[in-house]
Amino acid sequence: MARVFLFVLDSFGIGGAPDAEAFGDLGADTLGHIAEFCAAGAGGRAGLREGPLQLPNMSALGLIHAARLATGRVPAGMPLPERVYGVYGAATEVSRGKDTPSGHWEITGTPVTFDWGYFPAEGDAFPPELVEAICREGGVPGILGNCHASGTDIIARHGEEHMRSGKPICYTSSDSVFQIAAHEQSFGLERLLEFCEIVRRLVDDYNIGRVIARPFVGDDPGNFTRTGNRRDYSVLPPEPTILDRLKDAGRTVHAIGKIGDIFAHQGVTRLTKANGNMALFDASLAAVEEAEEGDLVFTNFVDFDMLYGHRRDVPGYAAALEAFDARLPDLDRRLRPGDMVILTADHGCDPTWRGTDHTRERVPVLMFGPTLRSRSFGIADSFAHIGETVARHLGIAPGPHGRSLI
Ligand SMILES: O=P(O)(O)O[C@H]1O[C@H](CO)[C@@H](O)[C@H]1O
Ligand SMILES: [Mn+2]
Ligand SMILES: [Mn+2]
Repeated sequence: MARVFLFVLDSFGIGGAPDAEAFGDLGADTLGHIAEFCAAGAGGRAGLREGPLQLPNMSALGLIHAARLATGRVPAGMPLPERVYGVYGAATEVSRGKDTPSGHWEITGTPVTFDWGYFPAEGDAFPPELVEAICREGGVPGILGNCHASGTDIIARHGEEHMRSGKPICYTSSDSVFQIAAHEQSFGLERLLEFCEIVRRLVDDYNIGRVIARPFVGDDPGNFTRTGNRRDYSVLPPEPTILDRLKDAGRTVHAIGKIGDIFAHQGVTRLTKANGNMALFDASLAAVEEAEEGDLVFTNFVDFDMLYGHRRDVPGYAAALEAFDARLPDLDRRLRPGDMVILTADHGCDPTWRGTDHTRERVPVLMFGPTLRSRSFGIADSFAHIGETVARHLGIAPGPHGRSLI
């Protein structure tokens, strides 16, 4: 028997997606551009970090080699290690969206081959009949926002009016999302979550992937802050994922962080929430102690994306990568024979790119464990192969969309 620890570094792309141009993302490269900025002295911030990007542990697991496979280039200032200890490669997404559910579902063996609904970037984002239904059924006097926006900008812009008027701040992005920001005290957290459930039902007709509650606190634009009480209301994955397949086989599926929400809780048997990458890492280490043979521990590290990628914060992203990398030896020490760790990502979010949206990129796939022999599998032509690698390692029947990489 064996155990698998599947860690998604949310948005940690490595460039090179063959279809990037169709997304307006030709040349986007989250790792490559962070490394380039750091090597050029533009990735530092006083008191946070300085100098070239240093990821010695992920490099030893094949990260730099995977990046070279993805783009043909070695990230600036990051030496290629002489020895690699992991099974490594890059993976190309086949799903039609570059959003979080598409990426995660494909990683678990289920690519998204249909088109999501999206709201337009020009003019009002939401159709008037939808706004009218939301106000009527949700009992609010109107909405603010009604546009594509960055979540932190829009609460700075509309937060005070929201607190005065009771109108929730509704916005979207190039993803298939309806996001709702509201103040935890003046609007109320419970009320926001109930409101999101109403909106979830109403946007089903528009084929929208997620409604996201974005609660915040503070009393003026200078100190409005989003809290860890974010909640995502996703539609169900289109087919059973490896989570369902493992659950059906009687295994425990530990979902840590956003994973439960991303899968609309399908196939999840144990849920752990934690706020921030380091707390998520702590929770994952606790699961290493608890998980039994045959189990999957599945963690999403959201800070890379939410706090640094979308905010286009290169020093922040670099520091978060370095902090994550520094925790890997502790994880490695706790592994048992037969354990396999997989580090990967769901899409890119290049912090040097125009706008604030995700970027279409390939992702790294770094696999390691006490009994895994080092080698490269090259470029996998779907994230679904990752899920089938998990299935094979845990000894469950193969699925239809991929094949094991080891
Ligand atoms: O700018 P914020 O609110 O972080 O929004 C981002 O978060 C959403 C979900 O990941 C993305 O679609 C993007 O719009
Ligand atoms: Mn994501
Ligand atoms: Mn995101």
